[in-house]
Amino acid sequence: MDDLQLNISVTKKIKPKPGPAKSLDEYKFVSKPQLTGKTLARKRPQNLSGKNIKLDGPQRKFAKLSKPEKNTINLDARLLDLSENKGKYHGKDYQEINDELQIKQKPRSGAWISSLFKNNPDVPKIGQKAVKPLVEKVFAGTTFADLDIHPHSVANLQQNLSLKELMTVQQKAVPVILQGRDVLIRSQTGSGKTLAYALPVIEGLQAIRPKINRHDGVRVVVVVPTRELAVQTYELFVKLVKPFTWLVPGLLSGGQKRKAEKARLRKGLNILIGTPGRINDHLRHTQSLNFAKTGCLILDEADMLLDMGYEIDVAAIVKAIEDHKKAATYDPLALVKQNMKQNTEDETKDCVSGSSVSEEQKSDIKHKLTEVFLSKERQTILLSATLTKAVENLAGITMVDPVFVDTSEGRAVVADSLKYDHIGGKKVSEKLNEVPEKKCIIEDAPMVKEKNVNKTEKKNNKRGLVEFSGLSHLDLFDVKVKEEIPKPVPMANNTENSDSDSDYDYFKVQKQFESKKPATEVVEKDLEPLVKESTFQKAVHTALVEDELILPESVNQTFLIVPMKLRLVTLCSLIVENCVLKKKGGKIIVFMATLEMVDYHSELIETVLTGDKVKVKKKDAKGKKSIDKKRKTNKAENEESDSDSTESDYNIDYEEPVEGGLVPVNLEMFSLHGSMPHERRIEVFKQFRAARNGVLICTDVAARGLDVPAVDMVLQYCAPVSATDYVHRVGRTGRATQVGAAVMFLLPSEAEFVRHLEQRRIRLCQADESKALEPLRSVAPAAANAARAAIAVQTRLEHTAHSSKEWLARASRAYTSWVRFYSGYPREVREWLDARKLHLGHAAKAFALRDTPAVLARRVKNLPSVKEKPTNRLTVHREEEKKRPGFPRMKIGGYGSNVTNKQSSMHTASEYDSGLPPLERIQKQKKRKNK
Ligand SMILES: Nc1ncnc2c1ncn2[C@@H]1O[C@H](COP(=O)(O)OP(=O)(O)OP(=O)(O)O)[C@@H](O)[C@H]1O
Repeated sequence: MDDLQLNISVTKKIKPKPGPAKSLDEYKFVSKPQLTGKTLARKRPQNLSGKNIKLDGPQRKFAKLSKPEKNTINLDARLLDLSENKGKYHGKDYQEINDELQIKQKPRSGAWISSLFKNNPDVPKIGQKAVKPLVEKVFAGTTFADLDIHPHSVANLQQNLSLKELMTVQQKAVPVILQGRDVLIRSQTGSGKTLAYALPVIEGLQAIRPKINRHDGVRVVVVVPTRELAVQTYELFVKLVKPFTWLVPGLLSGGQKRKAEKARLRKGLNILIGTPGRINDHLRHTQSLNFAKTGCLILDEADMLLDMGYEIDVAAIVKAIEDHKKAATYDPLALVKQNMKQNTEDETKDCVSGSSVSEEQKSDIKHKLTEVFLSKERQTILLSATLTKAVENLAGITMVDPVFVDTSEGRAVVADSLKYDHIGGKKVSEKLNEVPEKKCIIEDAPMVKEKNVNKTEKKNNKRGLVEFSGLSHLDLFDVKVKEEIPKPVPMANNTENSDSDSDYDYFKVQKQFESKKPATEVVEKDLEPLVKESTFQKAVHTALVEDELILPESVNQTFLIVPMKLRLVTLCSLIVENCVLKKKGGKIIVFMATLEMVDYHSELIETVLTGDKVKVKKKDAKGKKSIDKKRKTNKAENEESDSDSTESDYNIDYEEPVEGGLVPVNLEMFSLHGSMPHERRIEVFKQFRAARNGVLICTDVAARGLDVPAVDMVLQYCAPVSATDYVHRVGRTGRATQVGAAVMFLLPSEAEFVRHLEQRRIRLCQADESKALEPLRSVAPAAANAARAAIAVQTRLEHTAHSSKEWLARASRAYTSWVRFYSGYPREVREWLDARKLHLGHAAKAFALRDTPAVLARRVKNLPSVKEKPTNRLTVHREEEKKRPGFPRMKIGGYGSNVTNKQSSMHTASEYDSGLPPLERIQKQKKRKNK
């Protein structure tokens, strides 16, 4: 490949003839049509002679890159020359070869050397381990008519949503939710979880008589982690309530005008869907928001809600519901009565629970859920495709007698916390895998403590629970067998730090503990008394301990090992292959690490591939002023360094971008990240959802819950921060059994990251990197092979990135943000994603930059800060707490975890900034230390 280090920028006629027509078909990978200015970055002195050469003929938009004219010295000819004269150049260094070519081929222009294929590390071949992925049966084989729901709902689903057959999670979860039970649901991505909770909740609400109206207060609260997911969920509720016009859903998703939202709340709504920060914000500022009548709390993507640092907001919402309900139940007369007359236990129970369901009403009620809505109780539903210890803790704290619904094959369970079992025999998982699914009636195990029985009975009575038919692993155990006892994982009130790092360590240790357990220990355990655990606890523990992840079977998962310098062109190649060369077009989601990367790459690729000039915001003109101002004030401190770096970095002449795009079709590019203005964010999401083809470049803000139809491919340009994130990213394709593809880019140094995923039962195979650049030949037909086409495309990308100060600033920012992000990967993946193994010079190439890392870092340092305040995180800030002393203070880490954990900081990093604390803060810290 080394023979491909070429000067490729001279591609023009020897004798330019006047007249516009002739240049039309000219091969478009030309150097700048006109050189202006003094120097180019890395331009060599002997190339300056060509600086006044002009190209004739108009530039063409979406120029067809057909074969060049015969009398032109084109890239191809020059490459050919080089390959034919390989021997001649043997022993000469790269610079000499280039010089010779420059001299030989006149006229010369400002040229630089593309070293795209030089010094790249070898691509390792990673053998595939025999991993048997965990699978899930998506469709249940029964219909919505089989559920005990209103016929209007069934008809509505069929007519307006074209849904007839039930998905497995819906089949299992709907009956349990209709019973008013608290439920923890784990099911793979795209398996219909939203409908699984929305349908029964509406069923429960519509049955309330007399009919409720919008002024009746918030009956259901749905909390989701992102605005897009909030909008999507709200839209589904709007569709589902069509037959029941008296039910009003409402959206509070942040980023919108608070005034409008306040007005909406004042007008009244029954189903509130929102992001935790914004709901909490209204709890503090909007009097009309009251949860006194809230009978159902749903936390979708529960693990992410806790991971993202929304934990305090979630805790505040739970507390607000409890407080509002308590306040509404407060009845001094009843209390006096209770104290004075010592009411019977039943009366007391009625008073405390505040049940307001009359006997007459009860007889009409079909589902227990409706009764819950009429009482002072609350149902809690937690959902996610992935479980964490923090979710288990949350379940322990917020739920009463919960049921666990897990739909993965081999262990599909509906595990009831009201049912107890001894832990005995083999590991729970082994048992579950051994025995096929079967229907069962759950019965209490005989050795349940007296106290537990009473509690269970009480709760049963309270809610009038009936046994539900479903699947449980309870009956898979022979309770009399007394064998090895897995170390129980504590449930509620766990004070352990639940951040992802500690979770991981915890599980790792636990796994090691189990695998290394000596035989003698088992014997010893035999002597211990039987430990009792509810089937719920057992099932959740099993799921957590085994720590395996489920992905849709319909997704073909591959990874592509790409040397750093080739990453950008390989990305372009995949986009061309999937969105341009396919007749039908295609839809791709590309995940990147930081918002700077998202902005820069989407604009760069759009400009180069489609020829649509993206107006890069001229922040830097303004910024320079602010730098100057700053410089004046800090003159004494920074005089020398500032002036040096800024001047030298900006004293270059920018290259004129080449007009016209490389692809003839209209390729739509979209970008999405957490710092975009709300309207734009929602608009992008809706546009991409409606688009037939296009590329969405985004941060992990789009990784959760988003349901975009017909996404052909998910491309992870930057490796995810955890295996869980991998699952959610991939889950954007292959939804509801659709076929999809997932590709993950890895550097040669990152290759072993695959092993980490395999440990979690994720099976990926290696894609052939030698063919990855092939599609680029279609946009550069004059190139003799894929590598040459790649060089040409890279040149074009670099031209654009160096075409103005704004472009260069963006590119440099994106680069540094990525470097910072990379060094912040969490501990559990740092072994494979190690910043010390990065070649920062090669990385610059992947950002179409030509400067050294030191120059780039200096440039970014002198750029004005563009750090925008996060717009979608109206979380409970400590300052706000101080300002509003009346509001109940939530203890940070109230659910047994530290809010500012590594995982959350990574999420925040990828969303809102570059991943490192602002420079000022570091300087302050240093100063403090020095003092
Ligand atoms: N019974 C059904 N039959 C066919 N399609 C369905 C059914 N139920 C839901 N869907 C569709 O499946 C897709 C995925 O649903 P949904 O977004 O609820 O999945 P999810 O499990 O919440 O995914 P994630 O974990 O990614 O949030 C949606 O497009 C939805 O319309």
